[in-house]
Amino acid sequence: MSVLRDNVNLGPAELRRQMADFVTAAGVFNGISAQLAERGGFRALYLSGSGVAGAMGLPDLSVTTLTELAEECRRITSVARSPLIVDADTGFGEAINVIRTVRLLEAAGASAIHIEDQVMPKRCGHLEGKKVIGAEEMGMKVRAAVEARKDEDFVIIARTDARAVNGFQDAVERAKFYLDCGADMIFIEALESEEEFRQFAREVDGPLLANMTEFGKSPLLSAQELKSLGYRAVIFPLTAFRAALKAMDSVYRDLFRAGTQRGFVDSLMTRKEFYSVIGYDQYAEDDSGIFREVQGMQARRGRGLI
Ligand SMILES: C[C@](O)(C(=O)O)[C@H](CC(=O)O)C(=O)O
Ligand SMILES: [Mg+2]
Repeated sequence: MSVLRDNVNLGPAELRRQMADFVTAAGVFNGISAQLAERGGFRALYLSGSGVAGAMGLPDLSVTTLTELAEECRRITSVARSPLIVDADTGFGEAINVIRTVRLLEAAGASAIHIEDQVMPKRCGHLEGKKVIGAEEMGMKVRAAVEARKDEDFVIIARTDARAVNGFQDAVERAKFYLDCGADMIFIEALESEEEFRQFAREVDGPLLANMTEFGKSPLLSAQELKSLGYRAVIFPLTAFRAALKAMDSVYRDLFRAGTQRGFVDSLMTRKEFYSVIGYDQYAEDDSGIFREVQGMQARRGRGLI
């Protein structure tokens, strides 16, 4: 194993391969969380917009920039092999802006993006008070995204937030229209019951993605359940993020209170384990491999061989 040789993101072709069956994507928010998700068994990753903002201590209200998102995307895809689905919110503007959004995220190693039909500033799809743009305006964004991708395998996911705003039927109509406009997959946001998930899959004939975020409007269905309802993908956007927040919250409190970590060292990931997650030894091996190569070159030059 070499980081230099083997740590290559598999990209859109691998995501398409998984999409033919079912994609189970773990929500991640930086490089180390992506590596931990892969260690846990995941072979597809999801870069949550709320996670990106949250990790910066910011709300999920369109306050983070495309540059920041692309940077995070690049950081993840350069240390993880699994294809990454990226939450591009509203596409960072109108159709014309979506073109640049797709170019930058594709160049940053994303395998898919989703753009949504909310009015800016967008909010979490499971909160009250959302507004949606017209279907036609969103159709233009979808079309722009499709036209802008370089790799045909790059997956364009259209998200509709219309269920909570205009009702179930409008969400169905929009999904069909976004598929007509060229979307490869529909992200149906904030359905409210298992029955709605079933009904939506019956009415919309195309690849569907379900969002299993916690503390929202949707029931927490399993990957297996969603697959049997006819879905092609599931994301668990913030599960690990929320777990990390809870763990950090308690560790800071305990540490501050006790003034030492002696009482809970056993609950920490060891140096050895952490190094194994990030492939520390492989970096060191690559480095000494390069050193040996250069030493060899120098020796050959010394002997007049080169
Ligand atoms: C999927 C989502 O877009 C995200 O940014 O992760 C959020 C998740 C959340 O806020 O719970 C959303 O559903 O809007
Ligand atoms: Mg989001």
